[in-house]
Amino acid sequence: MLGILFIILSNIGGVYIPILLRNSIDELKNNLDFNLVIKNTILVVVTSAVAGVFRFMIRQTIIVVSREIEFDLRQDFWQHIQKLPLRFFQNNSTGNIMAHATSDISAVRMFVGPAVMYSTDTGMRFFLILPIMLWMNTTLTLFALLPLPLLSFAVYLVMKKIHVRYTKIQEKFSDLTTKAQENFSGIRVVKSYLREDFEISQFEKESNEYLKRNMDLVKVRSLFQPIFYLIAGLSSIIVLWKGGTMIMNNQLSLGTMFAFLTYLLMLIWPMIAFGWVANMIQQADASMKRLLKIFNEPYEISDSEKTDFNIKTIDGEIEFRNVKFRYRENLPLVLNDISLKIPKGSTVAFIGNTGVGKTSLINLIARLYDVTEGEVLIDGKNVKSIPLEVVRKNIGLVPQDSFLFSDTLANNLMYGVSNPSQELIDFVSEVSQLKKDVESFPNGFETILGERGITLSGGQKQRASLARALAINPKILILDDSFSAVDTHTEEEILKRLKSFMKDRTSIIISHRISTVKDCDKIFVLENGKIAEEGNHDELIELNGIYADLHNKQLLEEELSELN
Ligand SMILES: Nc1ncnc2c1ncn2[C@@H]1O[C@H](COP(=O)(O)OP(=O)(O)OP(=O)(O)O)[C@@H](O)[C@H]1O
Repeated sequence: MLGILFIILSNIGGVYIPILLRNSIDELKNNLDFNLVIKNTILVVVTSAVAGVFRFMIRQTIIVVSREIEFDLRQDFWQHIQKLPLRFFQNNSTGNIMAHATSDISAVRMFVGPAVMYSTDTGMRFFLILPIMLWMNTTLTLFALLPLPLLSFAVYLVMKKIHVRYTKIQEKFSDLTTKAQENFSGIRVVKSYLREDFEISQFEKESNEYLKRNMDLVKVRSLFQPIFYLIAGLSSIIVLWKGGTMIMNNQLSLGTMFAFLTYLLMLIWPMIAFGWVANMIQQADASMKRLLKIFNEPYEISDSEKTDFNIKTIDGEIEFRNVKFRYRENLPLVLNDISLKIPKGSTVAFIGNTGVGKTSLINLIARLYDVTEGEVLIDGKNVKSIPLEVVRKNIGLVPQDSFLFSDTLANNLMYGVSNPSQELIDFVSEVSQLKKDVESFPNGFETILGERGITLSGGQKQRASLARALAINPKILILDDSFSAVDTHTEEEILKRLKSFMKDRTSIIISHRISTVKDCDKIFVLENGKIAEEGNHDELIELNGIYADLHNKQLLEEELSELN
């Protein structure tokens, strides 16, 4: 509001200057007095200075606010993104999300800042200049404004074209960022398969298309300025011709003609800005629509009216009741009628062929996904009725592909902990058998991992990931094939230590190795989305089914490797 007030004030000053010039010229024509020259010069300078100060204030208000709005929008976007379900990230590429977070937010900022500023300025100038011109000479004003309808039509046509082309550019920009991001993540595959040249040509293809789409926009955009200058030029010619004739016929003073031409000059920039602003509005509109699509994405998995906020913690008993689950409506069921019970404090395992649904099953406990049918219960209560924060705070999930941030090892281990301590770091790295490795790191626990530091081996990553889960002191620990990159000896050591740590807590282990799961209280064998066998190791061997078969195969493999 202040900015708009400053626009009005600065325009009042600016618009007054040609009136001063007109008066000076007309006065000086009749009476060439030096004092009059000085007086008018001072008046023009002072008016310009005042208008200039207000112009400075306009930027200090409107542009500053637009930056603050941009900040808010970016924060809102980030907060929203953080709460979106896993499903969203699996259906949208990182590049696409990045494009929204950068260029779309900038385009919206251009609207709330420069576009608001220039459109108000332009409107205000027209609003002030037009009555003055009409008051000075109605006929000449009407002649000067004759080309205006042409202008509106041209703007309308060009704006429509810009909108379509800009949307296409943004879409391609998303593709381009996705391509780059995927390439960086998969650089090891690219290099080992010697696909650099292929990747270069693929990127060139995308990049060329992006260039082409930009060129299409440039073509339309470059039409803008010539059109505006042409129309402005037309107006000036009309004023010169008509005004000149009127002066010759003594119907107009030289000062008024001069003021008219100055006003026309003052209107040229707003007219150009008008086109520019129209352009910005179109781009912001396209960008805001893209952003709104993300803002309207539902949280899906969040607390609801069913949530009982009196629940502050969990004990760790888990039950699946007739659970069916599919990833999307048109996809087949991954889990089909699963019913099972995991008593508090027990250690159970899930085993089965790859792709059988083990990860999908455990993801339902921490509500990374919600069931399609049936219910998952913790302590006898539907998991949906327990506050999401309580559920996740008490579940230590060690995912299949361990991920560590580019930060110190200590910060990575303490990621889920609100008050970290060296004792805790020592303790969890002892249990997860990471301590020995840390001794060889350049700065111990303060060693930076990732981009700016060292890269851990697969097994070290898995153990760091386990230590991070243990640090939150979970009631339920879920290990999703977490020892696949750890040798069997270290694995045994970890399991031994975990046993005392996990006393009274519930542990769920997913593994392909019989040696990992054989000591569990209960083992569930999954097949075709159902539980095919369940029992402890001895019972399952006795059953002589899938588990026993797997056991025999792995025994045979072991014997063969010993022979070798
Ligand atoms: N986000 C997803 N969207 C669609 N389908 C998925 C998704 N994640 C997994 N699937 C499919 O669900 C099935 C079960 O996958 P899941 O990861 O649960 O298997 P798994 O038993 O843990 O396998 P593995 O032992 O190889 O880790 C697979 O057929 C897989 O293709």
